[in-house]
Amino acid sequence: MTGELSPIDTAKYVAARRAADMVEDGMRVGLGTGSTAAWLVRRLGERVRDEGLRIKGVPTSTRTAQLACEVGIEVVSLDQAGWLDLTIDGADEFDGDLNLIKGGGGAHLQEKIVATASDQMVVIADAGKEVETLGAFPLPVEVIPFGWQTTRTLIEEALDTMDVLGTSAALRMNGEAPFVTDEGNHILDLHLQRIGNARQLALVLNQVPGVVENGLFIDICDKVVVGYGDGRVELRDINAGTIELDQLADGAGENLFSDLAD
Ligand SMILES: O=C[C@H](O)[C@H](O)[C@H](O)COP(=O)(O)O
Repeated sequence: MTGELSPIDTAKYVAARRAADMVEDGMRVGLGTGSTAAWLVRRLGERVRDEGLRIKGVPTSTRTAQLACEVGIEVVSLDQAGWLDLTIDGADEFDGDLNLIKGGGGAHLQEKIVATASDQMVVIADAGKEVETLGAFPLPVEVIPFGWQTTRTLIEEALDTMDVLGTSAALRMNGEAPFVTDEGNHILDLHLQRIGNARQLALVLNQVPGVVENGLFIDICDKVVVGYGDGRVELRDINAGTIELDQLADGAGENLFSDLAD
């Protein structure tokens, strides 16, 4: 059961659980997508059930919407919520300025809209997601299906002028067919290796016709809750510019997970 989590899943779990404590009664909360965010949604469901926590959750994907409903969180659309107090989401990479690459699960379009419509965005991540320079993780770019090959050519031409090490854009597949996002689009994964100027790249990519949104989150994230395989949690705060150490539990081991349902 949960006591047998791998070190990476332990790290994701402790980060998610710590971030779930930031959610207060009455909040409107953006619910991220991915394996780390799933721990968060489950934990919030526990708090709803056990503590009577009242929140409205705005999911960033159909997967998250389904899970949130299953665990008893009241789900509303972004338009119903209007503006959010807090969004908590995972990331594929984060750097020292808390800029991110997201979209490994293909959800970065809704995630970026929801995070931008929030007073605060908190990322939850295992420590392996921290990088000095973004770009080792392939950068997802959502493109509309019409003329996607032309869009890819235009992106690769634009990359030639950018401070990146690679310029290839690969169509994400789901088995034999192109991957399709919740919005009915495709994803091009850009293998850049190193992004010298992420802010400039984000702007350039979104100017290519056919591009809907790229997975670079620049100046959107306020805090990163970093989990480690031994149960330690660190908080990176963009405003405080400090690292706070936080010990979630007495240490690693089954006691860490004793509050989780099967
Ligand atoms: O599209 C997916 C999202 O951006 C995820 O938050 C990101 O890929 C991280 O996912 P995970 O927590 O599974 O590593």
